[in-house]
Parts: sequence; C-alpha cells; structure tokens
Amino acid sequence: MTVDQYATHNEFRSDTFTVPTKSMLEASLQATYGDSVYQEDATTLLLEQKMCQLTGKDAALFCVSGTLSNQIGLRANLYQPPYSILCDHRAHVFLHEAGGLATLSQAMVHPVIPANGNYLTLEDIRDNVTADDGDIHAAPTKIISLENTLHGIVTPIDEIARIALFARANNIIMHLDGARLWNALAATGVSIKEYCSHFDSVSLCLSKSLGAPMGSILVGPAKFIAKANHFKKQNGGGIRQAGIMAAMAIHAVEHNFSKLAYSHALAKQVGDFCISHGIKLESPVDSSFVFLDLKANKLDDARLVRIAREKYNLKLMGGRLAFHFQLSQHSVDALKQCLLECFEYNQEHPHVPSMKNNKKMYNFDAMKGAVEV
Ligand SMILES: Cc1ncc(COP(=O)(O)O)c(C=O)c1O
Ligand SMILES: C[C@@H](O)[C@H](N)C(=O)O
Repeated sequence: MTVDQYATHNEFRSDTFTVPTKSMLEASLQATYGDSVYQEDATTLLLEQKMCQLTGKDAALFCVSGTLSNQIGLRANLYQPPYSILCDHRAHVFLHEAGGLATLSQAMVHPVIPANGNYLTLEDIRDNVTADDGDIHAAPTKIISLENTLHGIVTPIDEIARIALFARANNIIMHLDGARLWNALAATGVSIKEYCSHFDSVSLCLSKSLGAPMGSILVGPAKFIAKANHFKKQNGGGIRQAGIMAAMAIHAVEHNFSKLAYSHALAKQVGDFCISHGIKLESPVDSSFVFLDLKANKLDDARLVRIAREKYNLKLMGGRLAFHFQLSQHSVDALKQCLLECFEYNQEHPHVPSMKNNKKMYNFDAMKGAVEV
C-alpha cells in the first residue's frame, strides 16, 4: 500500500494516524545520517535550531514521542520531592502517559476540574495550589502543567498570561503540553512565540496535526534541555540516525501547518451538524476535535464504532472525533449520516455507559475492533 493509498481519508480515531505525504518522504532523502546521541546529526540540529527560532526558547530537544518529551520535561524541572504537579483533570500527562509522573518524577498529581468546564483559570489555580510553606503534611505545587489545546479546547492567551504571572510570583514552574499547540495557533492567530513566552518549558508534537511519522520537540532554557537530554538517554530515547525523521519533521512544520484550517473547518462542519440535529456536545469545537456527550445523548459508543465501521467504512474509537488534513469530505458526509442514525437509534433505545468507559475519551475495546489489520 503506497503512502497516497494509505487509508486515512476515513480515519477519525486520532490525528496520530496521519501518515507521511510523498513530499515528506522525498524530503527525508535529503537527510544527513549523523549519530544524534553525540549531537552530530546536522538535520536534527537544524530542526532543533528552527524550533528555537520559532518558539523564542534557548534550546530544543528532538524526542521520539510526546509522552517522552512531556515526562522528561516535567522531571527536568523538578528537584527534591515531596512536590506536586497541578494540571487539568483530563490532562494527558496525568491520564495517558502510563503514570510517568509517579515513576520518573515521583510527583503527586493534583488534577483540577475547571469551574467553567472547559479550561483552567487563575481562580481554579489559586483554589487548588499547594503553598511551599513548610507544612510537612503537604506536597507543594512545583509545576503548573497546562495543555493547549486540550480536547480541542483553546485556553485563551490572556488566561495563560494571568496564570503565568501568578506562577512566577510564587516560584512555580509553567510547563505546556503543546502536543496540539499548532491547532491553537491556527484557531486564534496568536503567535507560537507569544504562547511559549508564558512557559518555562513546552512540548510540541510533530506527529499529530502536522502529520510527521513520529516525534516531538521539547524547548526551554539550555541547562534544562541538557538535563532533559540526560533523562531522555536514561529512558532509552537516544536516537542514532535521527536525521531521516527530523527532515520529515521540518517538512511537516514548513508545509502542513497551513492545512490545519481545513481540519478545523471539517470539525466545525460536524459540530454544527450535531448541534442542529439535537446531538449534544461535551465541549466547544474550537479546533480539531468534536466530543459527543455520550451520557446526555444516551449514546452507545461501542455500537457507534461498530456501525461506523460495518455500514459506513469509517474508523472511530468512541465519542471523540478527531479531524486532520488527510480526511475527505466524502468521509465527513458519511460520518454525519452515521452519527444521526446512531443518535436516533439510541433515543429509541437509550444506552447507559458502563463504569469503565463513561470517563474515557475513547472506548479502547471498541477501538481494537475498529479496523481489521
Ligand atoms: C495532548 C497530548 N499530549 C501528549 C501526547 C503524547 O504523544 P505520543 O503519543 O507521541 O506519546 C498525546 C498523544 O498522542 C496527546 O494527545
Ligand atoms: C490516545 C492519546 O494518547 C493520543 N494522544 C490521542 O490523542 O489519540
């Protein structure tokens, strides 16, 4: 199956399923082949340099995954436990990185539910931060870890600035899980440099909305990146001929960012369709995701995944619908019909979500059956 034929035109499970474009593969043929563990690969160094210029940070580190860049970034910001990390209760660093904060960072996590239901505000932070006041019962907050976008929701730059001012005044580190910061830039027009200026460290994924086959970039001060690189090697993240992947990452940043507007337009199309047909959404469609409110719609997500696959040839993994630039309008039209059919069925036959899945953003069991491999 060639790259162009690879079936991502009907792939709504995640933007992690995006595949390299032909021009991206051609770019990889120009890569250098230095050993990047010894920081000798020119293409990898070029990617890191470009990311420093883009973000305004002093140093950058190419990592194999967003999980690795987040976890070593958080760890390299920490020193002597006991300490805690404050984040949104839905944060990827908390829920979907296999408990890395407990093992690598030995950190307690303080997950916070935003009062507005969408994004953390300074008031949420103030109400939940743990002061470093010598109380030996407590694990003081050492890092505020934000995620933007989170579930496709954009945290407004003014709110981020308020939180950053508070963090700096209280000697608390600001980390951003910016796996989809590209989507926030495309949705708001705010510059990447402005977003990054409010954070001590930022992790940016290249393998999601931008479509590189793998990789993430951690940016921050030079001393911090040097320490993060130490944790990267410790955790098996040293990459030898990284240039091949770095060349595709450079291509992704330079050529695919402009395609995010298409992804967002598709998401908005489906979000508006849902609202106009009485299908309730869990959160606003700010960028590249539509989150169906399974409970409010009495929707059976496992049935939705099965009908989508068997009747409409669509790949879903539950109530979260991910949009990316490799989707076709034909698939989006089919998705709308599929959603309406399943919604109407469940109004007649209400479904009560099982305990196991009523909090997760995807139905892992249903996802496993989503496609024959
Ligand atoms: C918000 C967010 N952060 C981090 C990651 C981790 O990235 P990776 O899957 O490359 O480890 C993901 C998922 O891919 C994510 O959705
Ligand atoms: C599942 C999760 O780890 C992945 N980041 C996604 O959004 O699909």
